[in-house]
Amino acid sequence: MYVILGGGIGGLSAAHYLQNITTKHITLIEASNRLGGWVKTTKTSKGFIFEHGPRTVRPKGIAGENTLALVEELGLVNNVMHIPYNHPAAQNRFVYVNKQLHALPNNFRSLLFTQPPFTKPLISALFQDLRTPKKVSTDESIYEFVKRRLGKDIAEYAVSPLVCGVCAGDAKEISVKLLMKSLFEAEQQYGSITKGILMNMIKRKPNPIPLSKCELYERSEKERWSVWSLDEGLELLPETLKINAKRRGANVMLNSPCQELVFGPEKVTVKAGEKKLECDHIISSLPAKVLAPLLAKQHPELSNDLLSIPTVTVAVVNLQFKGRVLEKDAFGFLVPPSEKLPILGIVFDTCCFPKDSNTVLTVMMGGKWFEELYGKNPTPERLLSTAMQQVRSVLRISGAPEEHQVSVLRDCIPQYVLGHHERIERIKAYVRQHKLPLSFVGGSYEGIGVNDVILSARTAVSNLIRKDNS
Ligand SMILES: Cc1cc2nc3c(=O)[nH]c(=O)nc-3n(C[C@H](O)[C@H](O)[C@H](O)COP(=O)(O)OP(=O)(O)OC[C@H]3O[C@@H](n4cnc5c(N)ncnc54)[C@H](O)[C@@H]3O)c2cc1C
Ligand SMILES: C=Cc1c2[nH]c(c1C)Cc1[nH]c(c(CCC(=O)O)c1C)Cc1[nH]c(c(C)c1CCC(=O)O)Cc1[nH]c(c(C)c1C=C)C2
Repeated sequence: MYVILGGGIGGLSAAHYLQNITTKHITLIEASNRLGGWVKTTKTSKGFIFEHGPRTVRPKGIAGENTLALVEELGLVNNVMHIPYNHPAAQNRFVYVNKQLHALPNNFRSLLFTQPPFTKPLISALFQDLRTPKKVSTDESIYEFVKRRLGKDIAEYAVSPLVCGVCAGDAKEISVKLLMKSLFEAEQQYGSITKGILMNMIKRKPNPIPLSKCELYERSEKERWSVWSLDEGLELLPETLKINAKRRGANVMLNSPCQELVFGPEKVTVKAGEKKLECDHIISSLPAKVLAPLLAKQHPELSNDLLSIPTVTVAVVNLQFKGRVLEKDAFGFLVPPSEKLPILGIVFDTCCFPKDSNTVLTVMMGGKWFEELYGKNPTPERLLSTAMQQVRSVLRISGAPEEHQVSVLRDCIPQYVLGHHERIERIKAYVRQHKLPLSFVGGSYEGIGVNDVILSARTAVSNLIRKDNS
């Protein structure tokens, strides 16, 4: 029997891939009263979609193709909505600096001229990169790397907000190997980012996981999708996975937080609530910090490494206004941490997917700075009023929202801080050396987006089946 810990998109995808290739019994253990984890959608009384977690997914790359293949397999093709690359929501991303919204450069022409908040034409960063000598390094913060190679402006006004818009974290602490792995490797291999990019364009890497032909992916390439979502909201994906998993015989246990794992010579004992289950292999899709104490007694060294993958809390305020109240069409805007504003950014949801000429916005707040800004337990009223103040002053929206929802997503985004890559290698080596029947899935390890998590599930399952068959 296989036990999957956690019923977010990672755990549900693991169940799906296991059920595709084995008839062994599967039990999925979930602490809360619902499946889906951070993928959570609410339909408001007026029929608007409020996404509390992810809202769009990238189609590109192996991980993007893999998710589209899953969507196709689940029969959700007709539910997919996409944004083409030339749509304003794909082209326009703003940063809020010095009390103004500035468009981030999105074409070659905009690199040639000085565009605020930048103090030089961005093309000069390219010359700085070519002039800067290579620094041999095993890791560096994303901020330091970009400042050293491309200049402070780009580190401050482009990359720091981008890090907020992806992991709600501080670019001065996040490893360059997260968002800019290929750029880091470019410097190490070829001496500069520019040379590395050119070389990689010449030498295209083969796809390490062969995927069967996916028509939806081919469509996304032909129609040049920038991102996609689902018409009922992204929660339709875990919802469909859940229905399929149950239909194919998985035992799903809700309200059952796993409390301990005991590794015996033959089997693993899983303690969850009042129950004790014995299984051959565990697939954990729990956040690393949650998994750590479950195996601390038998494996303190592994537990310590898992425990040192930090997370941050994000407050999400969804707002719906009557009519079109935005002056600009864009994906949204981000705030560089140096601006010291109490929000990370705002997504213009209805610019991506319009709905009856109304406006839906999502204000994201806190992240790395959550406690410093709001204390441990801010009230929903305080979060809403802070979000509304920013909506009024930055977006100049004066009216009150027709509907709103405030959620605090505790410990929702893992932070790949300096040394993360080495820590993950140590964790994997420990499991190999101790021959533990344990696989890791989810955002804590090798990619925080929906695509990465789904691919991590697929990879874990194919490695496990390969091992079982050998
Ligand atoms: C605000 C926000 C915005 C995001 N936006 C995007 C986006 O636009 N695009 C994108 O690609 N990605 C986005 N992401 C990332 C994406 O949501 C995550 O990658 C993904 O949902 C993580 O899934 P998971 O299954 O790994 O983890 P989780 O969703 O955390 O699932 C883990 C599950 O384990 C359960 N659990 C916890 N403890 C126990 C226990 N002891 N026993 C049993 N079960 C337990 C939890 O209840 C949960 O259901 C966003 C994330 C957040 C928070
Ligand atoms: C302001 C806070 C946040 C916004 N989104 C997130 C936070 C913390 C979370 C998030 N956004 C993305 C991912 C997935 C990353 C991946 O590996 O696929 C996560 C976890 C997607 C994303 N959002 C932005 C970018 C540039 C990306 C990367 C991929 C893409 O191009 O879509 C930018 C962005 N995020 C937010 C805003 C307001 C914003 C830009 C204006 C909200």
